[in-house]
This record gives sequence, structure tokens and C-alpha cells, in this order.
Amino acid sequence: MAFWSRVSQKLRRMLSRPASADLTRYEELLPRIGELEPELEKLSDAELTERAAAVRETERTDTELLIEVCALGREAARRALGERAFDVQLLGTMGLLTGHVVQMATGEGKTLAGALAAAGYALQGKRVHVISVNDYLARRDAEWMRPVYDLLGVSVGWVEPALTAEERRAAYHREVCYGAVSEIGFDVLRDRLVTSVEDLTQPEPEVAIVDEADSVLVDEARVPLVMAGSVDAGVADQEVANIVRRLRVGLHYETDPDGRNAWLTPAGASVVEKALGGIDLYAEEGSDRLAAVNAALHAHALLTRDVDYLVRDGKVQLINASRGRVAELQRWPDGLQAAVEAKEQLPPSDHGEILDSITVQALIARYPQVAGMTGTAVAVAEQLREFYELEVAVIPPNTPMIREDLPHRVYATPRHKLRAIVEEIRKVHETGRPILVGTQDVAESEELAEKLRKAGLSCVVLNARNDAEEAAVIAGAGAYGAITVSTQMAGRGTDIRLGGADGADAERVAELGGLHVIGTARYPSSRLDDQLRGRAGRQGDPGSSVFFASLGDELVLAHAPDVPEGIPSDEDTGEITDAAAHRQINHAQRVAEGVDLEIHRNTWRYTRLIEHQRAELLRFRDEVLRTDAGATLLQEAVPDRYSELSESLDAETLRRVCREIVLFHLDQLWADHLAFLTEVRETIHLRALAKETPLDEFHRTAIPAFRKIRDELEKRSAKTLVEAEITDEGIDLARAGVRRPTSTWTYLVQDNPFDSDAEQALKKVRSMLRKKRS
Ligand SMILES: Nc1ncnc2c1ncn2[C@@H]1O[C@H](COP(=O)(O)OP(=O)(O)OP(=O)(O)O)[C@@H](O)[C@H]1O
Repeated sequence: MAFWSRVSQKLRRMLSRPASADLTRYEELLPRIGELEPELEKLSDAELTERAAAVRETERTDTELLIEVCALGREAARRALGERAFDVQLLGTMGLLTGHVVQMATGEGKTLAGALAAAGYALQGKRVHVISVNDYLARRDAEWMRPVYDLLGVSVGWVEPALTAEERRAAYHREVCYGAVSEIGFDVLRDRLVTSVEDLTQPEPEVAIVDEADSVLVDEARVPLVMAGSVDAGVADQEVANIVRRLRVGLHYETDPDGRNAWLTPAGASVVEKALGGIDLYAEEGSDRLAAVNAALHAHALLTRDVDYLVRDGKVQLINASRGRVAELQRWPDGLQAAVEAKEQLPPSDHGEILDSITVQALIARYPQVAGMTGTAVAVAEQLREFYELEVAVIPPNTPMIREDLPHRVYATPRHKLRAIVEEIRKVHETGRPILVGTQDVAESEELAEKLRKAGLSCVVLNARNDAEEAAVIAGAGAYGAITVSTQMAGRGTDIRLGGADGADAERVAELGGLHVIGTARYPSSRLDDQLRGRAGRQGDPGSSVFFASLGDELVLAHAPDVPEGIPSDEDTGEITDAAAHRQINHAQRVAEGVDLEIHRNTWRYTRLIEHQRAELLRFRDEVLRTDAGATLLQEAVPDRYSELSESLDAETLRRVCREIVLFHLDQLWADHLAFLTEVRETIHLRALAKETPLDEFHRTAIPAFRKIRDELEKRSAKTLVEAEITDEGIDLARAGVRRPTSTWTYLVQDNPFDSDAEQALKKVRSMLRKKRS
């Protein structure tokens, strides 16, 4: 399978379509858009709005439509914001209106280009969601662009967590609605539980314009959004945590170099089995304990405090690996979450039955039309094609980019590297140039800040948990003499203006050379390197960037540990100029990118089946919600009871009762099915032991289980209709034992490391068992 997918990937590359769509067709429209400008300038505001309204009614060719929308949008932006959209922004708008992911560099004005495209779709009668990476940006962009939408006569709203259901419904019924991907996803899940059409908040999805598209569509694609009901306290297995804490790597367990798997050695298994009272972990009865031991071992061996998570206010807070900041709403799957809490000796957090869940990728797949914008799309062009059938369009910058990207600097060890970074910061800071340092994780940020303090350099460490605060700090990162230390993409989406947020000192800072960006190590993907670099040199500003790396960096140790012998380094500074070291680091990054892609593919292979089943179930649920399908089903299942009830109840009440009963059981059966699939996935590598591949085994189990839902639904619904007390008032669901959860809560799940590497884990367990048995 993996072999064939590699072959097809190679073939595609050989025959490869270019990474970027050809923009000539749109460039040719720019003069025609320009020609309309004098005419539009003469219109009053009301006339401009009227002309925009005419777009809704007039039949036009696609080309005429692009020209009219761009010309109107440019004029509206000029009046409403004092910003006349540049030609390149209109190219971006046209790229979005034709369903591309447009690549526009940082600071080129994606917010406006996106808003004009959203308005263009709305004027064609389509409802648009502009999907942002967080709540703060959703609201900021909606409010910022509102005057433009007003002039174009397009209604706009946004959703954020604090809104009531009524307010959400109002926002989603605007023509354009801004929202964070998690917020929109949670509403999709909440809508899954309604029992009457009036309670739905979202109309059918039509167009999604995804901001920071690579981050949402690729980095976060496999994150499941979850809705759980009826909160209970979880259970922590302190006993297992205490046993695992004493295990030693190499002797009792081993780990993959890339840190994605840990497994017990035969010696480790014996120690654990003895400590648990002499049980056999690998016998059928031991499988619960084995799952707990696996989770505890994973928490102990592979998850590091202050790198993968923080402990704050008595809680474990996950760090989002691609954004390098606390992931507020995220938790690991229950077993692992409880294991990390037990490792940190914290009380177990709440835990509930999962009612439904959807991955970001499946959420996006609901939209018939998708477009996106980001500073870095080309590097993931192949994935956007493979997973979303989206093409990338590269938009040139408005003013040529003059940032100087200095050669990478490589050191023998992380210690040498850190010393050189502090020295670099000191030297550049002396000139007054602002410096932005991007680190790999929170622990590294704090270590560096401490070193800087000792060297007499004061800096701001961006660790904020609040997006608005974070945006304010990052906005000031271009001020004279500022040193800002930030993990990865903190503050993404916020412009860094030279001379501070108000640009007061802009000229002075520009004369000094602008913002200097320092990467303290290469990231696991070149795209993340580019995003950090892109913080400098916005809109033709001067600026520079440099990356430091060492042969002892995490990236190299995990992905290319066989460093050739004898690479010379400077005796004092540890600096390496030999090209072999540079090659080694580039190679490590390419391996890391490949591993990530394989994991994405692998996870998608599992989730695709679940999403397929979910879509089928939802089609049926929707039919029950909107039609009399529930009544029909029950009338056929228990005709006597149905006709008895139709004599005593009015027809509408009976139909409602049937609908409520069927929906209740359908939702319950789906929640049970999801729980079953989760269990199958988590133990698939154990269950599949001497059999075929885990994925085949998963399908073999999941498909018949899903088919049974329909029969079971009929049986359970009929039983409730027969046994429940039903009066003119309807049915008392609680008394009939079919009470819906009184409260629900939503969260995101951090990528489950067990699932994604099930195949590898399987190999490890098999080989361990062979050793143990021999
Ligand atoms: N046509 C224009 N004329 C003048 N200023 C503009 C124009 N378009 C955008 N700007 C300004 O450029 C700045 C950057 O815009 P914006 O934040 O949308 O960039 P971006 O591409 O989203 O950057 P990032 O990658 O940081 O999200 C803003 O201050 C905005 O007001």
C-alpha cells in the first residue's frame, strides 16, 4: 500500500502539474478593472451600493463578474478604509473567487483580498464562512471589514464562544460569517443534537474561505473536534503511573528515535506484570491493564512537561505543536489524558461520553466550494491537491521583497549554538534594530530569556494565553530596540510594523535595517521556517533573517541521527562551515516532512471510513428531523400500537413523539458506535496481532457494526413507543428512560500517537511477543 502510494506520488511528480496555477488570465483583467475606476469614483455611496446590488440580478459571464466585483470592491475599500486595493490584492481576490488557495506574503493585505472575495461570493447569492485560526482574529477581521461589506450591501457577522444560540443563528444567517475553525465545527456538532428544525443554528454550508489555509487544512486537518455529554470525573490510574515511573529506557522500554512510539521490553513487561500482582498483560483479561500501561508509558517516555504540555493552575494544558502555544480547548484522547494527569499527580479532569466528533478535514469537506489564503502554500501544494483537490495560486508581492535571508549557521552542539544566538542578539541589539526570536517550544523560550537576562538584555517572552494580548505584544515587536522571544507561530495574523504598533519610529528602524528574525533551530517543516522568516520584510520593508542549527538538535536526533564522522568545527565557537553538516540538517527536515505526510495519510485512511458512515447517518437523521420518516418507520415496525396511539393523539403530536424517539435512539447508537470504533482503533494493533494489516481489520470490524445500527434503531424505537406512557402532552422522555444529556461540552483532541502509528506499533508488539514467548 505504502509502496503504491509512493509510486503514484513519484509518477505525479514526474508528470507534475506546476505547483502554482497560471495567473495570466486574471492579470489580463486588471486593466479592465482599472477602466471602471473613474466611473465608480463618481457614484455616491448609495449609488455604489445599488450598483453592487445589481450584481445579484444581472446575468454575467464569469469574466465580467470578476471584473465588476473587483472594481466595486476596490472602490468600497478606498472609501470605507482609505485603502485602495492593490492590483495584486485583486489577483488574490480573483484566485479566491475561482477556488484556489492563494499564496500572498505576510502583510500583503490578505484580510482585504479575502473580504472582497467573500463579498463577491455573497453577491452571487452564496453564503460564505471566512474561517480564521482563532476567535480573536474572527471578530477583528469581521469588524475591520464591516464598512466595506456595508458599502457593498452584503451582511456580515461573526461567531465566538460567548454567543447564545440565538446570536449564533443570527450570525450564520448573515451572508458572510467569520469564525474560528473550532467554533464553526462545534456548532456543526451541536446542530447534530437538535430535535426540531427551528433549533438548528447553521444553514447548509456553501463556501469556505480559509485563512492561514496551510495551518488549518494541513497542520490541523486530522484534529478531531469533539462534543461530549454528561460530564463525569475521569479515572486516573495512579498505581500504573507509579510503576511506570520507575522503568528505565533501554532496559525496560524502548522508544522510536522520532519519539512517536514507546514499547516495553520483555524485561519491562515482567517488572510491570509482577508489580500488578502477577497478571499476564498480554492475555485476553489483561487488555484493559495493557491499554493503561501503554498510555502511562507513552505519557512517561514521550511526553515532556514544558515541551508537549504545561502544568498550570493544577491542570495539564497541551501545547499545539504547529503553533507552539497553549491549545486552550485541546485534550488527548481520554486514556492518555488520564495517564498524563496521573504522571503529574493531578486529579483527573472531567470526562464524558463522546456524542459526536468530526475532524477539521471532514468539516472542510462539507463545503461544496473551498478557497484559502496563506503566506506559505506552495510547500503543501501536493497535499492540498491530494486531500482537498485544491490548486495553489502564487500572488506576487506589491512591492518587491528585499528581506535578506542570511545563510544558516550550524554548530556542533546545542550549547555552542545557544552561546552564538545570545551573542548574535547582543550584537544586533546594540544597533537598536528590533529582533524577533522564534524558538521551538516554551521551555526553550524560557531558557533563552534567562540567558539573555544574565547577559543584561531584556526581552519580552511571548507566552500569552490570550490571543488579543498576544496580538498586542507581537504588534510591538518592530519597535526600536525591542527583543521579542516567541514560540513558532505565536501572534500569527498580526502585522509587525516597523517602529512599533503605531509606526512612530518607522523611518529610523528602517534605516537601521528593519526587523531581524532569528530562528533558534530549523522547524520540522520548511514551511514553518518560511512563516517565521516572513515576519520580517513585509510590504517591501527592509529586514533580515537567520536560522541557527546544531547537529545535536531534536530534529537531527529524531530524523537523521547518522551524522557522518569527522565534520570539523571551530575549536572556540563550535561553528561548522562544512557543507555536509548543512546537508544533514536539510535531510532531517525532509524526513520529518515525509513522516508527517505519512501520518496524515494514515490517519485519513481510518477517519475516511468513519466520516463516510457519519455522513450516511446524518442524511438519515436529517430526513427524520425534517420529514415524517420517524412516524413511517414506527408505523411499519409496530402497526397496532401506532394505530392505537393515532386514535388518542392528534396527528402532529404523534409525529413529534415518533421523531423524538427515533432521534434519541439514533444519536445514542451513533455515540455507542463511535465509542466502539475508538476502542477498536486503540487496540487494533493488539487485536490484529498475527492477522492482516490493522486498517483491513478495522474495516472488517467497523462496516458490519455500522450496518447493525439501522435494525437496532428500529427495535429500540419500537420498544420505547410500545412501553412509554404517551399523552396529549407528548412523551416524557426522562420517564421513558430516554433522557438526552442535560449538558454538553466541546473540545479538540490532540493527535493520538497510538492510532497514527498503529502499523509500527504492531510490529513492535509482535516482535516483543515473539521474544517473550521464545
Ligand atoms: N490596499 C492597501 N493599501 C494600504 N494599506 C493596506 C492595503 N491593504 C492592506 N493594507 C494594510 O496592510 C496591513 C497588513 O494587512 P493584513 O493584516 O491583512 O496582512 P496579511 O496579509 O493578512 O498579513 P499576515 O500574514 O500577517 O496575516 C494592514 O495594516 C492593512 O491595513
